[in-house]
Amino acid sequence: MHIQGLAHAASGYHKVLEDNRKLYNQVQDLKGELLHAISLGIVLVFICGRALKTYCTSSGSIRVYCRVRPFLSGQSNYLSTVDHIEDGNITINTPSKLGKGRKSFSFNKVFGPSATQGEVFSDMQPLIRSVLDGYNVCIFAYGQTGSGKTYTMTGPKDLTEKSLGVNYRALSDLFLLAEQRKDIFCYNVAVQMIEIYNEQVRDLLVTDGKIRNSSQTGLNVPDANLVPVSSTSDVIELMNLGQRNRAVGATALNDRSSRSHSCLTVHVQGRELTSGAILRGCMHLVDLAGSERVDKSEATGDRLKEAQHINRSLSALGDVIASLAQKNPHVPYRNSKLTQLLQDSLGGQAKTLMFVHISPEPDAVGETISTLKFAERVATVELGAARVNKDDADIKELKEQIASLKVALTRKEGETEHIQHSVSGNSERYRRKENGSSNNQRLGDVNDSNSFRQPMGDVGNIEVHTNSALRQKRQSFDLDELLANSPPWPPVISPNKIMERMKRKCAQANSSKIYPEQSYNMFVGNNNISSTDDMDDLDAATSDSSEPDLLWQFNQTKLSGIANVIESKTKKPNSKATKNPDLSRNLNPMLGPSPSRKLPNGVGAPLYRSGRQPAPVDMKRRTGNRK
Ligand SMILES: Nc1ncnc2c1ncn2[C@@H]1O[C@H](COP(=O)(O)OP(=O)(O)OP(=O)(O)O)[C@@H](O)[C@H]1O
Repeated sequence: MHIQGLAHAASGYHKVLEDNRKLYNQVQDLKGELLHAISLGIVLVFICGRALKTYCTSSGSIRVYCRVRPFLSGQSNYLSTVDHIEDGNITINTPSKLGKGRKSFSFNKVFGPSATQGEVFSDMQPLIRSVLDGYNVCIFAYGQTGSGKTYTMTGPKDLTEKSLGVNYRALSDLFLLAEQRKDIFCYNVAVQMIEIYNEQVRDLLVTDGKIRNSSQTGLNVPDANLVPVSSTSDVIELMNLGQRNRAVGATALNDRSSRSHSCLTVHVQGRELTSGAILRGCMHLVDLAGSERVDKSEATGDRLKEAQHINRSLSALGDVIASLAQKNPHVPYRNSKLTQLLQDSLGGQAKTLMFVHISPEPDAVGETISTLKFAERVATVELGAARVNKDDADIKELKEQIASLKVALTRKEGETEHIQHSVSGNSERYRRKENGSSNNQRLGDVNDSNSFRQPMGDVGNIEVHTNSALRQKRQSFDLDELLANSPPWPPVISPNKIMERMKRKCAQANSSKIYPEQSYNMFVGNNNISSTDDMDDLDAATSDSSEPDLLWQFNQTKLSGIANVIESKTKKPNSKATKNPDLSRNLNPMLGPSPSRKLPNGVGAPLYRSGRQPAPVDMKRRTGNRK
C-alpha cells in the first residue's frame, strides 16, 4: 500500500513537473517579448532624444534673395550696371568715383531682369507653405525707391494672372494646400493688413485707418482687424481694399511710390483631425517703403516729410541689423515702429527671407552698391532655430501613447505574474493533494527535497530578475519627465492606428489616384502656381532645409499622408466639388471687387475680435494726396 501510494504521488509529481515546464517556456517567451518591447522603447527614446537635440540647437541665417528690375519703357538705350549674374552671385560694374571695376555679391538666389513672377514665387513656395506646418515666416522686400518691391509683393498697377505678386500667390497657394490636406487638418486662415505711415501704425482694413499700436512687441498689432478668409476671392477683395487704403504718392523717381511700410499678416490655425493637436503659423509679407535721396526724388512738403520718416526708419533697421550681425547684447529695436514690427522676425525663431531689389540704371549705382552691401550684412544675421508653434495637445497625445504603452507593459507583466501564480498554484495543488494522501511529515519531506524544488526555484529566479529588470528600465525611461521639459513636438500617429486604418482600407483600395482629381487653382489656363497632385510633390513642397522640418514632415506629412492615401482611395473625382468655387467670380477680381459680391462690412465678420468694422470694399482713398 505504501509503495502504491508513493508510486501514485510520483506520477502526480511528474505531471506537475511537465506542466511547470510548459509554463516555464511560456514565461520565457513572454520575457522575450517584453525585452523586445523594451529595446524598441529604448530605440524610440534615443531617436526622439537626438531629434529633440537637433531641434533645439539648429539655427539658420536670414535668407537673402536679390531681384534686378528690368529697364522701364523708354530706357532701352541705357547700359545696365549689372555685369553678370551666375547662380547666387551678382557682379556690378562700378563707375570711377566708386573705384572703377567690378564688385561681386553673393546671395541665396539672384533673379535677373527677365525672371517672371511665377519663377520668383516658386522659389519661395516651400518657405511660404511651412506656415501651414506651424512655422512663423517673414518675407520682406527691401530696396531703393522704384526698384520693384511692390511689383514683387503685389504686382504692377494693372494686374493680370501672370503678373500677380507674391501676396496673392501665397494666399492662393495656402488655400490650395489646405484643401489638399483637408482629410488630415482643418485650417482657419485670417489676415491683417497694416501700414506704418510717418511712424504711425494704421489698420488698412478699417475705415478710419488709425489704430493704437498698444502691444509694442513686434509684429503683433492686436488692435488691427483680423479678418477670417476662407477662399482666394475673400483674400483678393481684402487685399484690394488694403491696397487702395495704402499711402501711395508720385515722386520724381516713381509715379506710384509707396510712402509707407505695409505688412500683410496671415494667421493660420490648423487642427489635426485625429489627434486634435493645434498648429499655429503666422506669415508676414512686408513691402517696405523705398529709401530715397530727397534731392533725386525732389520731395517737398508731405512727400519730404514721408521721405524723412522712411529714411529714418530704414536707418533704424540698419542699426538693428548691424547690432545683430555683431551679436551685440543690446539691439535697438525700439528706435522705430518698423524695427518693432520686424523684431520677432529678425531676432526670433521665424523663417525670414529678405528680398532685396535693385534698379539697373547707371545713375542708381551708388544706391545699388549700398543696398547690396546692406543685404550681405543681413545675410550674416543668425536666427534662432525655427520652431513649430504647437499647442499642448501634441504632448497630451504623446503622453496618451506612453500611457497606453505602459498599460500594455503592465498587462504583459500581469500575464507573467499570472503564469507564475499558476505555476505556484499547481505546486500548491500538488502539495494539497499530497497532504490529502500522506501525512505532514511526508509533505515536509517532499518540500524539503532539493530535487523537488528545483524547477520552482528557476521560475522564482526568473520572476525576481524580470521584475527588477523592469524596475530598472522604468527608472531610466521617465518619458513623462523628458516630455515635460521638452519643447513642443509634432504628434505621431500611433502605428497601431495606421495599421488599423491600412487593414480597413487596403481591402477597398482599387484606385491608383492618391488625391481625387482636383483643380483648386483659381488661375485657369495659364497656371503659374504649380499644383501638387501627389505625395512626393507635397513632401517636396512642404519641405524646407532644416532638419526639424524634415522630421516634422516625416511625422506629419508622411504618416498623415499614408492615412490620406487610404482615406482618399475610394473617393471619386467630383467635378463640381473639386472646381474652385471662386474660379468663376475671380477671373479678374483683382481689378476690383466683383460687382455681384460686395463685401458686407469687408469680408466676413471679424473672427477673433470685434470692435472695428472692416471698411466697405468700395471705400475711397483716405487722403487726397495719395494716388
Ligand atoms: N520685374 C519687373 N518687371 C516689370 N516691371 C517692373 C518690375 N519691377 C518693377 N517694375 C516696374 O517698375 C516700377 C517701380 O516698381 P515698384 O513700384 O514696384 O517699385 P518700389 O520699389 O515698390 O518703389 P517705392 O519704394 O517707391 O514704392 C513700376 O512701374 C513697376 O511696374
